[in-house]
Amino acid sequence: MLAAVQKNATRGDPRSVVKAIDQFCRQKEWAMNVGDEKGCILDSVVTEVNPATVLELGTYCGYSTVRIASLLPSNAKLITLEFNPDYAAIACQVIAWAGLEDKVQLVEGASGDWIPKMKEKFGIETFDLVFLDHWKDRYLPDTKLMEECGLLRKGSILLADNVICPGTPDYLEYIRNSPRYKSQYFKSHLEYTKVEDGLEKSVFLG
Ligand SMILES: O=C(NC/C=C/[C@H]1O[C@@H](Sc2ccncc2)[C@H](O)[C@@H]1O)c1cc([N+](=O)[O-])cc(O)c1O
Ligand SMILES: [Mg+2]
Repeated sequence: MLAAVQKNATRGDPRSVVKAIDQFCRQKEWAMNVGDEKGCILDSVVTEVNPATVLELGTYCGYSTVRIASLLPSNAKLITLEFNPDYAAIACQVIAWAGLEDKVQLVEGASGDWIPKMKEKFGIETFDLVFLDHWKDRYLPDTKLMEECGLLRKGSILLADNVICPGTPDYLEYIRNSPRYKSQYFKSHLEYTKVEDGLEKSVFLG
């Protein structure tokens, strides 16, 4: 995938990086990027929220990191957490090829360890937008952890990938029944397939 980006995308042009990855995943080898269809929904939410601070859980190869960072205002900050050092190394190069390294802080480690350190390590008060796309059984515990750490403010947006496939039943049940969130489901398809999947957008009500 990285070779495809370096071969087919233009340095400093995020859209060409996104296009190169989507082409690679459609023509050569499926990969678990959020993809072009759900990616358009992600883009519209990022544009609507126009966030100054963004947290991404699950960088993988940096596809959604590039999509999000390319839409951020100049002073905005995107922190992305990745557990697997091999993925982190690839993502770092993909983000650099897109010319977005100044907007992105890629942190290697587990969300559960880093979420409690966000304030002290990165001077973050609260996140305007959180994109959840990591281990599906971590969505709920990490959401509760963000609440406990005071990282969400009235109006913070959580956007969760794969709420249908592979599915995050405990997270959906919690977020849709909690009086502290207002949720909306964006029906779509699993990246590069015809299988149903979707994004759940939830506003924290404080
Ligand atoms: O499993 C999926 N995603 C898990 C993603 C996990 C990513 O996040 C970290 S884990 C971590 C842990 C803690 N903190 C940070 C990162 C992994 O190293 C990986 O980079 C998935 C699967 C399918 N699918 O069709 O099977 C489709 C998708 O869109 C998916 O996102
Ligand atoms: Mg996903």
